Amino acid sequence: MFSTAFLDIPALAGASGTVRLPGSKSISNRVLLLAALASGTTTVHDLLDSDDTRVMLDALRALGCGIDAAGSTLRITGIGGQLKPNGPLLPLFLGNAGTAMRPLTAALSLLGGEFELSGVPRMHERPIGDLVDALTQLGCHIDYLGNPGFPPLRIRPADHGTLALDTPIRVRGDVSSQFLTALLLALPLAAGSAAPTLGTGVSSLPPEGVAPPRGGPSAGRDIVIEVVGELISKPYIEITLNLLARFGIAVRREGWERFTIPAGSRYSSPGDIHVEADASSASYFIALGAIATGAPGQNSIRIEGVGADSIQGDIRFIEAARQMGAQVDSGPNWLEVRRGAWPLKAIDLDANHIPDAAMTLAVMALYADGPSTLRNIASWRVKETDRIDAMANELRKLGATVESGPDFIRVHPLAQAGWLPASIRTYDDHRVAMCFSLAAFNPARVPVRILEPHCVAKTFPDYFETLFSVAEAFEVPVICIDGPTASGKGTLAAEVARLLGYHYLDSGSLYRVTGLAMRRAGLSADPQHEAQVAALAAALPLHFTEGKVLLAGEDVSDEIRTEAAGMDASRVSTLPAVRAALLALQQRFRQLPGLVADGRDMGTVIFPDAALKVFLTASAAQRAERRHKQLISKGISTTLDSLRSDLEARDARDSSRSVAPLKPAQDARHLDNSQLSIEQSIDQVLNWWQEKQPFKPA
Ligand SMILES: Nc1ncnc2c1ncn2[C@@H]1O[C@H](COP(=O)(O)OP(=O)(O)OP(=O)(O)O)[C@@H](O)[C@H]1O
Ligand SMILES: Nc1ccn([C@@H]2O[C@H](COP(=O)(O)O)[C@@H](O)[C@H]2O)c(=O)n1
Repeated sequence: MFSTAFLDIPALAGASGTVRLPGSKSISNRVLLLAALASGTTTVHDLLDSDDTRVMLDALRALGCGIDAAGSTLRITGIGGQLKPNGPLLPLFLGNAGTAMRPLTAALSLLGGEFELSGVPRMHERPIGDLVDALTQLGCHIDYLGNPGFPPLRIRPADHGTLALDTPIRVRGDVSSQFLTALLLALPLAAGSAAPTLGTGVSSLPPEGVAPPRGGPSAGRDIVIEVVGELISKPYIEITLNLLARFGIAVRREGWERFTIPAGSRYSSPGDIHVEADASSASYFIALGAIATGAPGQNSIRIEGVGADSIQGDIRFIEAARQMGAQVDSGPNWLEVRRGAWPLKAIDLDANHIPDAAMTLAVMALYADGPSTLRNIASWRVKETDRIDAMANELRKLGATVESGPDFIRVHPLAQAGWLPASIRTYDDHRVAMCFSLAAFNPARVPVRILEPHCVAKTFPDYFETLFSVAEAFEVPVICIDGPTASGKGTLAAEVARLLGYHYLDSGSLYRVTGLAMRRAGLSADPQHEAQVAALAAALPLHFTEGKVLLAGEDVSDEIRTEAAGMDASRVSTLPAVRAALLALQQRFRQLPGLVADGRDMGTVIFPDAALKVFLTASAAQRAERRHKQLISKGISTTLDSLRSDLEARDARDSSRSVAPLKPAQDARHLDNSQLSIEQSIDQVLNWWQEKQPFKPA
C-alpha cells in the first residue's frame, strides 16, 4: 500500500494482463457477522483484508468470538447468538465502516449487554437515525452520545419479554439500504427460539456463565419488516438475503416492501464459505479494459475472482460499461474486458442499483462522445463523503464541465486540449482515489496526483500496485543521484523514494554482489577473468527484500557493506563486460510509479533521459568522517586516515575508468551537502522535483 502524502501517476499509455481482486467488502463483513452469531466454526476463504474488515474483526473478538487467521483464510467460532452476561460496558471503535456500524448496532441491541459504538469523525456524520428508530420502536434501548440521528451510540440491554414483534417493524429504505440489511441480519436473534419467555438477557436464569437464548413471548413467531419509502440499492439487499440463506435463514420477500423472517429461524454455519472478489473493485478494471489498449495480441484486462453471475449487485456495472462501449466476456469467476467503441458512448443512466460502482462511470464519462448523466444517486451524499460534491469538484480540477443536483451528476467529456494536471483530493474516500486513477489515460498525457492514496485501505489496500502491474506508462519518471563514495547518495535516494512511493535502486549493491560472487568463485577483477565475472553478473541469483540483499537466498547485506567489498566492487566495475551485463538488470528497476536510482553512472549511462539528475558531493574529510561513524556504529573498527585514503582511491578509480566514469551528467543539479543535514538534502531534492511537476496546489 502507498502510505505517502500523495501518489503521482504518470500519463498511462495502455494496459493489459490479469488481475486478481480482493474479496468483497459487503460480503466479507456480512459473512463475519453471520459467522459470529452462528454456533460452531465457519471457515471463511478469500476474506477481504482491509480497514473495514479489520474493525469488524476487532469488534467480534471483543464480543468473544474465536478468530484464527491463516493467510486469506479465517476460522471464526461464533457465539451462537448468546453473549456472556453481565460483562462491563464494551466500547467498540468501528472506523468509517458502515457495513460494521449499522449491522452491529442492530445485533448488539438484541444480544443484551452494554456497548458504546463510535467511529472516525465522518462516521459521526453518517445517518443512522432510521435504523435506531426502527430498533427503538421494537423495544431496544439506544442513546445518541453526540448529535441525534448519528453515531456515537450507547446501547443498553433490551427486555426481550417486551419486544414489539407482533406488528411489522417499519424502517425507511430510501436513505441507506444498510438499515434494512442490519435488521435482516440481526432479527433472527429474536426469532430463533421457541422456548418460553425468559425475560431480559441479564435478569433471567440461564445456565451459569451463559446468557439465555434470545426469544421471549414472541418466540416461534414470524418477524415482519416493512420498508417505508422506495428501497434504494436493492442489490445489496439481495446479497444480504443470499448470505442469510447460506447461514440457514430463509427470509420471505414480498416485492421490496415486506420481508418475513420465519419463526424458529436460527443461524447455522455453512462450514466453509468463499468470499467473491469485490464487484465494485472490479469496476475500475472493467473501466480500464474499456479505456486502455494494450500491446498487440494482449488487448484485454482479465479479472479473476468474480464473474457475471456474481451475487453482488455492482456486477451490473458490466451492463453500464457495455452501454458505453466496453466488450466484456465472462465465465465462472472471471471477466475479460477490452476496448470496443472509442470514444466511449455517453450514457444517461438511473444508477440507483450500482451506487458505488457508478462513480467509476463518472470518470469514464470524460472519455465519452457527449455528456453522461447518472441519476437517482442521492445516496452518494451520505457515503464516506458527499460523493456528488467530491466527484464534481475533482472532475472540474481535471478541466471537465460538471453539473450536479441533489441526486444526479452530469459530466461532459474532455477534449485533448482541455485536460489539466490535477491534484485530486480524496476525502478519505477509497472510491474517489481509485476511480480518479483512470484519468491518467488522458490523451493530453498529463500526470494525475492522488492525495492521501492510503485511503484505498478501506477496501483495496493494494489497488495502485494492482493497477501498476497491468498498466504501461509513456515514460516512468526517474530521479538519479550520482556522486562519490560516502557522499550520502544511498541515504538520500532511499528517503526520497520512500516519500514519493517510488522504487529504489542501489546500483552499487549490484557491483558489490558481483565482487563477492567473483571472490567466492576464486576469480579476480583482471582482464583475463572479465568474461567469467561478466557471466556471473549476468546470472546473479539476486533478490532485494525488506531492505536485505539475498544472493541465492543467502542474506549478504552485511558482507557486501565492508570497505573491502567496496574495493572489490570498484575493481569489477572497471570491466566493460561487467557493466554491460548489469545494464539491463538496472533498467528493469524502472517501474511504475517511478524510480530513484543512486550510483556513479545513473544519469550519464543507465537513465540518460531521467527527469531529474543530482550530483551529490561532500568534502573528502566530511565523507571519511561520516563513513567512519557509520562503520563504528555497526561495530566495525577502522581509522579515519585509512578510510579517507581508501575512499580517495576508490573515487580516483571510479572517475578515471574508461567506461561510465564517475562524473556529473551535463544536465545534473549539483548538491554539495558538506554543510547540510540529511533532512536539508532531502528537502532540496524534493523541491527540485516538485518544481518539475505540473500540478497546481490542491
Ligand atoms: N547530509 C548528510 N549529513 C550528515 N551525514 C550524512 C549526510 N548524508 C549521509 N550521511 C551519512 O553518511 C553516511 C554515508 O551515507 P551513504 O551510505 O548514504 O553514502 P553513499 O554515498 O550511498 O555511500 P556509498 O558510495 O558507499 O554507497 C551514512 O551514515 C549517512 O547517514
Ligand atoms: N552505478 C554504479 C554504482 C557503483 N559502482 C561501483 O561500485 C562501487 C560500490 O558502490 P557503492 O555505491 O555501493 O559504494 C563503487 O565504488 C563503484 O566503483 C559503479 O561503478 N557504478
